[in-house]
Amino acid sequence: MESVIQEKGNLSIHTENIFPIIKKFLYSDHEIFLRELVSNAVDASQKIKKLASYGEFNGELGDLKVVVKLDKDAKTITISDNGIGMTADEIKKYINQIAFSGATEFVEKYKDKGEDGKGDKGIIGHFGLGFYSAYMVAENVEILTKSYREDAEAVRWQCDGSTEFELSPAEKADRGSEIILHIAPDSEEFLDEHRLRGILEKYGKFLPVQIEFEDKIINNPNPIWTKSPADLKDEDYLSFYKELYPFSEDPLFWIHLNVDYPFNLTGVLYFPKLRNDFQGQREKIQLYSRQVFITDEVKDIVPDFLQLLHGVIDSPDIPLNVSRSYLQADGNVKKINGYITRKVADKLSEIFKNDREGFEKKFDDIGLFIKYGIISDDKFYDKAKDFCLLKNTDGKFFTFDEYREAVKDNQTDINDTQVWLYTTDEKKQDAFIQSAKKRSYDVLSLTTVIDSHFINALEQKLEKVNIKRVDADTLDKLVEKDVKLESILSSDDQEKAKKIFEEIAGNKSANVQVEAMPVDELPVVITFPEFMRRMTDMQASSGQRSMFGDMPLMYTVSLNSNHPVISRILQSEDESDQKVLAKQVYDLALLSQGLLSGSDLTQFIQRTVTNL
Ligand SMILES: Nc1ncnc2c1ncn2[C@@H]1O[C@H](COP(=O)(O)OP(=O)(O)OP(=O)(O)O)[C@@H](O)[C@H]1O
Repeated sequence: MESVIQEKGNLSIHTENIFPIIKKFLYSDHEIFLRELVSNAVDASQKIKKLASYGEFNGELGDLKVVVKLDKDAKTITISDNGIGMTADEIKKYINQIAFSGATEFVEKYKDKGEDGKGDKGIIGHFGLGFYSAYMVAENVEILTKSYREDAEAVRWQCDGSTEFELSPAEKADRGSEIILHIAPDSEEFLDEHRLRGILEKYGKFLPVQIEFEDKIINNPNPIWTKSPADLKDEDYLSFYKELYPFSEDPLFWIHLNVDYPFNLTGVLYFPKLRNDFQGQREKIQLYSRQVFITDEVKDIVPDFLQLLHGVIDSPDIPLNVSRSYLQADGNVKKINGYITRKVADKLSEIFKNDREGFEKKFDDIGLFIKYGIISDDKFYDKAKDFCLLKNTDGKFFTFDEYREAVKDNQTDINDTQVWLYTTDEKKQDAFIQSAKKRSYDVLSLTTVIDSHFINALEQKLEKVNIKRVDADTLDKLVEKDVKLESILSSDDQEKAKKIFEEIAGNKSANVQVEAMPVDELPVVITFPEFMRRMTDMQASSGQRSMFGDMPLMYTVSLNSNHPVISRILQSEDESDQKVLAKQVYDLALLSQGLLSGSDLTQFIQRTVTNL
C-alpha cells in the first residue's frame, strides 16, 4: 500500500474552466447580465461625477446617461455610457484579471474624500465578476472605450469566451464605454424589446443615473428614499407608493428609514390596509443595493411579521449573491433586523401617543400586524405592550394596563388572578355575552385569525391573568369567587336531575353537572372547555383541519339547580312529560350554542309549534 506523506501546496485553477462555470452558475437568473452591465455603466458615470467634484476632472461632464440599444438584425445589445471610460492598461487590469474589482480599488483610493468622507457612496460593484455575466448570454463581447484622461486613446477589447482576448487601438470620439454583446443562439430570447424593457424596469427603475431605452428614459433617478424626510411631503410618499404598487389602496402611514452606522440603510416602509388577511400581502418589500433592485424576497433580511409591510429597503451592507444560511448568520443582517423592528415599534408608539383616536380607528388594520409582532418577537413585545390595544364588545379600546385596572375589582378570582373574558364571535356567543354583562363582566372581542395565538402569547407574558372564552364554562366557574350560591335542590334531587339529562344527552362526550346559578340564568347551559376551544381555534387559524371534526369532542352541560324549570321537571309525575320538558330546555341550550341542526332542529320546531 502506498503511504501518504504530509504535504502542503496550492490548488491549481485552470482559467479555461472558468467561463463554463460563470455561464452556468454565476447567477441562476440569466437576465441578471443586464443589471450587472448597466450597473457598471452607472458606476462609470458616478465616478466621473465624483472625480469632477474632487477637482480631478475639469472637462465638461455633459448629460450623464446610460443608453441601452437593441439591434435585432445584428443580434447585438449595446450598453453605452459617457462615464470615466478605460485606458488599455485599465482594461488589462480590471477586465483581463477576472475578479479584480476596479470598483473596490476606486473606493479604497477615494474612501476619505468628499464632504462626507464617503467616497464609496453610489458605487455599486465590488466583486469584480459582474462584467463576465455578459457571457451568460453572449458568445462574443466587445468593449469600445475611451478614458476621461487627457490625450487618452480609444481602445477596443474583444473576447469570444475563450481565454484569449484581443486589444487594439480604435476610433471613438467621446469619453465613455460601449459594451457590445453578440447574443448567443441559445439566448436569443433577450433580443426582444419587451423583454429588455421588462428587465430594465425591474432592476433599473430607480438607478441614480438616467437610463435610456428606445429613446425613452425608463428610470426615476431620485426616488424618495434617497432624499431627506424634511424635504418630503405626504403627497410625495403617497405618489411613490402608487409608483411601486399601481393598483393598491393608499397605505395607512409610513416610516422613513435612514441610518449610516453601524450599517448603511435607507428606505421607506409603508403600513398597508391589512384586512384580516396576511398571506396575500407578503413579498411586497423590495430590496435594493445602491438603487439597484436586488430582490423582493426579503424573507431572510426582514423579520417575519414585518414582511406584512410594503416599501423599499436599500442597503449596500446586505451581502448579495450568497447562500441563505450565510445570510441568516450575518451580523449586519441581524442588526438590520433589530433596527427595523425598533423603528417600526417607535413609529407605532409615536402615533399612539400623539393621536390615540386616529390609532384606534386604524387598529383593525394595524392590530393584526402588532399582534403578529407580539407573538413572534420579544423585543417588539417590550415596546408594543404599551400601545397594543384590546377592544371590548362595546367597541371601547384599552391598553393592557388600562384593562387590568378596568376589570380589577370585578374579575379577580379567589386565586387573586384576573380573568379576562373574550368572544370569538359576538353573534354566536351572544347569550353568553349577555349573561356576563348581567354580572357587569367585561367581554373582549378577539375575532381575528391571529387571536388564538395572540391570547396564548398574552397569557405567557402577562402575570396573574387568565384569558377565557365567555362560553368556556358557567360564569361562576369562569370567575371563581368566595361566595357561592346555595342550591335549592337537595343532593338527591340533583342526582336525579343529572340522570334525566344524561339520558337525554345520550352522549359520552357530554359531561352533565349540576350547579347553583342565579335564578335569572338559563336552566341548561352548554359550554366548551377552554383548552379544547383553543386547540380547535389554533388549528383552524393555521389552516389545518380540526382533528375534532365539526363539533368539539367534549362539552359540559350545566344544569341550573336554582332554575324553576329544573324543579318542575323533577316534580313532574308523568315520565314522558318530564322527558319532553327536559328535552326542550336541553335543545334550547344546544340552539344557543349553534349546535342544533338537521333532524334534531326540525323535531324541536315541530314540538314547539304543537305546544303553542
Ligand atoms: N462601463 C464601464 N466603464 C468603465 N469601467 C468599467 C465599465 N465596466 C467595467 N468597468 C471596470 O471593470 C471593473 C470590473 O467590472 P465587474 O463588473 O467585473 O466588477 P465590479 O463592477 O467591480 O463588481 P461586481 O462584480 O460587483 O459588478 C469595474 O470595477 C470597472 O473598473
